Amino acid sequence: MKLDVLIGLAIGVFAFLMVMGYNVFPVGLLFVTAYVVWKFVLSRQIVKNGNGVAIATSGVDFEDIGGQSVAKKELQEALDFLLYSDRMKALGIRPLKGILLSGPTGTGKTLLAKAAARYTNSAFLSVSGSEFVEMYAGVGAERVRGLFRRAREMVRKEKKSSAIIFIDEMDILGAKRGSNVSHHEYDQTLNQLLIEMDGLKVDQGPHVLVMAATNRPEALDAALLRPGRFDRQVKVDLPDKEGRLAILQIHTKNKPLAEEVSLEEIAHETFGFSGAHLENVTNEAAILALREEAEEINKRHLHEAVEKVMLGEKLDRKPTSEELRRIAIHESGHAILAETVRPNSVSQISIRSRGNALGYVRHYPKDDLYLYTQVMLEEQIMVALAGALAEEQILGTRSTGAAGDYEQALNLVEKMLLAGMSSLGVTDVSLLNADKRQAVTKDILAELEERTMKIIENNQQSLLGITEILVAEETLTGDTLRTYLKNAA
Ligand SMILES: Nc1ncnc2c1ncn2[C@@H]1O[C@H](COP(=O)(O)OP(=O)(O)OP(=O)(O)O)[C@@H](O)[C@H]1O
Ligand SMILES: [Zn+2]
Repeated sequence: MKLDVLIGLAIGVFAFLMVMGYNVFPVGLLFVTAYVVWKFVLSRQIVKNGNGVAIATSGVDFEDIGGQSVAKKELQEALDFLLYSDRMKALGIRPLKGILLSGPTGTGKTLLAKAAARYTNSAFLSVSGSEFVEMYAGVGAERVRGLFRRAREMVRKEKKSSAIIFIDEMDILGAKRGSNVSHHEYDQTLNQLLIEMDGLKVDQGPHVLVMAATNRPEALDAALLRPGRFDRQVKVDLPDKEGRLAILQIHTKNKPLAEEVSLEEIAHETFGFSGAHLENVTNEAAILALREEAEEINKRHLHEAVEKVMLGEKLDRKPTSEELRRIAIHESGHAILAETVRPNSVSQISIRSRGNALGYVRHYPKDDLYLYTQVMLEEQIMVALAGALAEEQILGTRSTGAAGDYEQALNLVEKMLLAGMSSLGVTDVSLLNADKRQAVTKDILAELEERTMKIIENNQQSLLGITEILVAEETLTGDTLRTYLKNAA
C-alpha cells in the first residue's frame, strides 16, 4: 500500500536525521501519535457504518412499551420459536428467520425489537436501511455479509443464545427490485440479504433473527415476504385511547405531576398521536414547568404541550386586531355549530396562531370511531362550513382563512358520495362525469350551508359574546363555553 511505503520512508528520514545529530524526536512523536489516532478513528468508522451498531439492550422490556398489546402478543408468540428452538427442531418446524414490523413512525417498532432481544437473551445489532446506500457497487452487499458475521461474533463474545439484527427503514434497502435503473446497487444488497437469510440454519452456529421495520410495507419486494424470510408480519398501529394512557403513564413515571392532572383526559385529547408524540408531550410539559420554576407539572403545562406538539411552534407574526376579531368570529362559528349538533364535543377554542393554523377549535373525538353515519358526516360538514358563514353573517364577507375548512368539507362530501349517501344512491362514483359529480356536491353543500346559516342566525348573540371573550382571553375551554351558552339561553 502507498501509505505504508510513505511511512517507511518517513521513519528512514527521521532515523537518518537523528543519527546525524539533529533532535527531531519530538516532531517524530507528534507524527506517530497523529497517525495512530487517525487510524483508530477510521477503523471505528468502518465498524460503525459497515457492520451495524451494537446496542446495549438493557432497560427495554415489553413492560416499558405502552399499549400495542396485539403487536406484543404476536411478537412474543413468534419469539417463543427462538426460545424453544430445541422443541421446534424435534418437531421439524422451520426456524424463524425474519419478522417484519410495519406501521407509522414513532409507534415503538424500535422499542419492540429491543425488547425482543432482551426477551430472548439475544445480542442486538441495529442498522438503518439507509446505511446500505452507497455509490460503489458491491459495498452494500459486503456490508450485509459483515453484518451477519458480526452478529455471530457477538453471540459468542457476549455468551448469548442468539442474535437479533434490527434493520430500520427496510423499504430503502428492500424496495421492489428493478423498479428503478439507478437502484441497481440496492438490488445487489437486497440479494445478499436474501442469500444470508436463506443460509441461516439452526444447527449451524448461533441463530440469527432478522427484524425489520418499515412504514411502507407495500413498497417491499415480494421476495422478502416469502416463507423462510420475513414470514411473520406484526402490525404496529397508532395507539388507541387505552394505549395512549399507558404510554403517558410510562413517560410520566419519573416526573412530578400535580394532583389535578388527569392523564385520562390527556389520552382522550390526543387522538392520532404516536408514542413518540406522547413522549414529546410529557417532555415539553416538563420544560414548561421548569421555565416557570414550578415544582410540579400541572394541567395547563400538559395542555400547552399537547397544543405545541400538535401544531408546531407559535407563529412569529401577530395578526392585527381586526384580523384577530375575524378569527375569533370564525372560530366561534365552528364552536357554536359543534355544540349545537353534538353537545359537549368542544374541548377548546383558541385564536392563538400556531403552525399554519390561525385559530382552531379542538373537539373531543367520539371514542376512536371506524364507521360514520350519514348524520355524523353531515354534522361534521356543517361544523366545517360554520367558520366562513359566521364571518359572512357578522362581517358581511368571507375570507381566505376558510380554505382548509372547505377542503375538509369537500372530502367529507366525497365520503358521502362513495358510501351512496347522496341523491345518486349507490353508484360507481368513478364513472360519473365531472359535471354530474360537481352538481351533486353543490346540492349537498348548498343544503347544509342553509341549515348551518339558520343555526348561526339563531345564535347570533352568543356568537358575538364568545367572540368578545376570545378576543380578550385568546383561549376558552369547552366547559367555559358551555357555561356561557347555558347562561345566555
Ligand atoms: N408504545 C410505546 N410506549 C412507550 N413509548 C413509546 C411507544 N412508542 C413510542 N414511544 C416513544 O417514542 C420513541 C420512538 O419510538 P420508536 O423509535 O420505537 O418508534 P419507531 O416506530 O421505531 O419509529 P420510526 O419508524 O420513526 O423508526 C421511543 O423512544 C419512546 O420514547
Ligand atoms: Zn375554520
